[in-house]
Amino acid sequence: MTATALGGPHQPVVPADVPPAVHLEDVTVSLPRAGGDLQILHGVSFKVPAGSIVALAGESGSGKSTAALSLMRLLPWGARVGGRISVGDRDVATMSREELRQFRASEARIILQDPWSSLHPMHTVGAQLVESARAADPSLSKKDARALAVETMARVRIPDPESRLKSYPHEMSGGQLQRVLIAMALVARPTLLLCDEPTTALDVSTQAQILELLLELNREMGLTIVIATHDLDVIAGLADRLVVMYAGRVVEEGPTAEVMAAPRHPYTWALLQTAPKHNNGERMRTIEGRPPALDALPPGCAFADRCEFTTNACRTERPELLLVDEPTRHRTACLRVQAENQEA
Ligand SMILES: Nc1ncnc2c1ncn2[C@@H]1O[C@H](COP(=O)(O)OP(=O)(O)OP(=O)(O)O)[C@@H](O)[C@H]1O
Repeated sequence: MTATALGGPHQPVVPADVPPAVHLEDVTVSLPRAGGDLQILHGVSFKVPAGSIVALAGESGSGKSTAALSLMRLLPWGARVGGRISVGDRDVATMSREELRQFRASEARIILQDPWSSLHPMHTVGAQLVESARAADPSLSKKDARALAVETMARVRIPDPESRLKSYPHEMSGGQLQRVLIAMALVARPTLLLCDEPTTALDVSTQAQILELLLELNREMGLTIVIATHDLDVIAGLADRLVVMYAGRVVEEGPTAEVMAAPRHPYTWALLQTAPKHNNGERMRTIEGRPPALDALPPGCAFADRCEFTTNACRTERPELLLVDEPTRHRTACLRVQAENQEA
């Protein structure tokens, strides 16, 4: 384990005012369906400071994968996207097909939950690494791409990389395959790595090793990482900033250590109660009730029905995501917290 041991105390190393590598501004996503579009994201805004790790967290269905995938325009066919999504100084919405292909091949890469289905079963790992490197940089010779593949396999700590290049995916374990996928992303020399539930399919000790590797790549190579996960224990030792989503909206956002130590939104507090490590291994509690259906969101706060602090205003007035702490840019969307802040 590194000095910032996963699960241990974690100090953000990237201040909130670093220029963003990724910026979502009032992003909406709707999917077509019979009887009218279904709106999945409602005005999602957050920044990912360059060189930081930002985690998107929330229960299943909160919209974290949709928000992450929207960064690469990897949404289901027919999806309508509003607002603005920038990666670096580029507007993702206006990229041509060719620009988007190149962007996905090199600048921004993605790691998905299930490593088995992300690799071609009939091609060797080496062939897939070489192809990934040359898709990002067509001027690279096969020999140089192979050398880069060996170097990168060693970088992600796959033992005996030369001979492992000849392996087929079914000859490797889930943890090794996830390392291969990370290597496939790295040979493209990306600036942004998106991870959608990257450890959910792995056993606990392999999970920790993959998270440690991601942390190392971020700290040593300055790779910007966005990770979507339902598991707050995964985030604790890893992410600089945490974006908590509920029913397609951001309800709280701020430095991970601060949000976890002193959550301001009742939903974040409840979500933290479900994380075993955060609660010193105590039996996991679930949040009572269910999130509202996306096609029947209430007019006020979407968490009102499950919140013990709900007032009449919460049922009629939709809380905006407002700053509760200026220096750390900690924001929350809760009327009660905002009222308390005004009184203070
Ligand atoms: N292709 C689709 N067609 C219809 N509904 C979809 C589609 N993709 C996502 N949704 C709906 O959008 C909502 C948000 O999904 P999303 O996958 O972004 O959430 P999530 O927080 O990542 O949850 P999970 O961890 O379960 O993936 C869910 O209610 C989901 O059912």
